[in-house]
Amino acid sequence: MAAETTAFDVVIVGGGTAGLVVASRLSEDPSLQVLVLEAGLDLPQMPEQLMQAVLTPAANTQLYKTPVDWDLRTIAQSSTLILDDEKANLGGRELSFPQGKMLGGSSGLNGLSFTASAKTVVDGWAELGNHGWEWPAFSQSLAKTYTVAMGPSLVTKPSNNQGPLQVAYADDCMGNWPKIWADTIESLGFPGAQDTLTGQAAGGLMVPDTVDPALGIRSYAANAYLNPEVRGRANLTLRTGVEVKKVLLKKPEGVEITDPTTGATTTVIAHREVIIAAGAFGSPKLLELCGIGDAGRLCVDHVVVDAPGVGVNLQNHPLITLSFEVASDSPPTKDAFVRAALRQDGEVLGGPMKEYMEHRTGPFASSGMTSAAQLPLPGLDTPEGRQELEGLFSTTGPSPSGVFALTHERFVRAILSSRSEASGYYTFGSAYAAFNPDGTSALPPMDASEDSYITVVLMLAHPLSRGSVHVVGAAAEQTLAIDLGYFSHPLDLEVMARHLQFIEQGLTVAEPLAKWLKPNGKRTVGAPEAGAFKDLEVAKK
Ligand SMILES: Cc1cc2nc3c(=O)[nH]c(=O)nc-3n(C[C@H](O)[C@H](O)[C@H](O)COP(=O)(O)OP(=O)(O)OC[C@H]3O[C@@H](n4cnc5c(N)ncnc54)[C@H](O)[C@@H]3O)c2cc1C
Repeated sequence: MAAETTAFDVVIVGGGTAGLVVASRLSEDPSLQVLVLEAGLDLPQMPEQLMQAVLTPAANTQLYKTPVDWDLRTIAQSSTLILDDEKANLGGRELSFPQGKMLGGSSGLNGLSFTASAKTVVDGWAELGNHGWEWPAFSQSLAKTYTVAMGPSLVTKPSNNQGPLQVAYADDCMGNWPKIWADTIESLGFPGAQDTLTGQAAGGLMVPDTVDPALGIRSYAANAYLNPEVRGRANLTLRTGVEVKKVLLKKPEGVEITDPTTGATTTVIAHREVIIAAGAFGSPKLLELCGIGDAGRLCVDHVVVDAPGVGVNLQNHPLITLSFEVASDSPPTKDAFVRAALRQDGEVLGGPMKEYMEHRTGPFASSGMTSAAQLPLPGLDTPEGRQELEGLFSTTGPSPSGVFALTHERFVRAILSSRSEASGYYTFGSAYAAFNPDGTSALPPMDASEDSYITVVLMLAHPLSRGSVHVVGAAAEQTLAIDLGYFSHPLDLEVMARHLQFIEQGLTVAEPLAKWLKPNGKRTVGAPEAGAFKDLEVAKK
């Protein structure tokens, strides 16, 4: 049977965050026929429960390991950094790695935090060779993406922003715990609660969610950039449930798709462009499957374009959580809500659910992460600390090869030695949160005591370590080998350990946070005992 052939001007592979922005903008031109091919499903095609989990802001972590998650996994993370402790360097663990598989991509399952990078970071991107990405141009483009639909007076200054993404500050973003956090950051000498969208430098942040407050639902690429007007365009075609495995590189260019139910093959010709927007893992995978990649890695007769950059320089922010039990007279935390949600306890959840349905407020209506801080490397504020860090900065790792890597390393080192720029990104939440060794979310302690906690999530803002993502194996059994390479640069571990030490030795002993923490209270299950991080070597493990 002859394969069917269809034709469009532009074929976009991947209907995720980037793919749908491009689809929406290109289809403004009625003379262009645009096709989006997405492996996952659109919201109305999902079972009701899954659809509700995508839309309900507090349910984001329930989406992991469901059909809307590619549910990726890294290879064993041993890394090249040699430490004489098997627990260091992730000890050979394989990490679970969620990625969105739906129309909307990862914007449909992410943590909903709407944060913009600091001005210095954006200018750093431009210096890496991305001319036109300097802060003035970036901030203008950023303003076109969102509308602040709800927020406190601190951040909802009148603006002309009419971008499609709806952004809202949670109703409790100025509540007891966010205020304690902001006041604590201020007592440490930084601004307490800056607006995250203004190019801010080091200090505390108020973080909005990508939520449409009128409906109380997640605002993401599939409902913001594909609003009913855009979906109704005659020149825009959306095909879901189609994973593209072959890009046709010889004329006529296009892609080949196979219907998963009938097995029928269709050739889609792209008169103008094929745009690959399949995400950080899906895009290099597809390129390598088509023979575009490092000739030394790909099977020789399969190489179509020798492009050594494909699949290398993979970078991600390693993160760690530390929870602290709070005093019995502290403001209420969200632990009771979190535990009730895990137990599906209708009695406890009834009130918040009623509030959510009637007013679109309460714990169901937000991600729960409203407060953050970006902080410089601890120690820079004292002469002794600076002296110690000078020695640290001479730490070298794998030699950066090429202009890009050299410029990037110079940029990261400049950030690390600056007292006004941040190397650690801290998120604060008033509930227990932790990870299992394989990177999946850990359950809070569900013992009879039902203690209450706050959690600080620490993320390395500017890792130097680099990993890779490559297709491996023979044709019939090809898999994706994801190596995040966390801590393969020794400076990353030093920086992360110092920030972790600061959480225990600086942040949580500063007022007013310190007074609300239970003396000798419980901490994250399995964490070293209180005071142990005084020893940096403990923090490194
Ligand atoms: C768990 C998690 C939490 C996050 N939290 C936040 C947060 O709170 N704030 C924030 O700003 N960012 C967050 N992010 C990051 C942010 O969501 C991503 O950076 C962004 O969505 C990436 O956009 P993208 O277009 O590159 O990829 P994606 O949005 O992932 O889109 C790629 C799309 O391509 C599709 N695809 C892949 N391969 C194929 C193929 N062969 N054929 C057809 N379709 C294909 C996928 O199904 C997917 O829909 C988070 C990410 C994750 C995974």
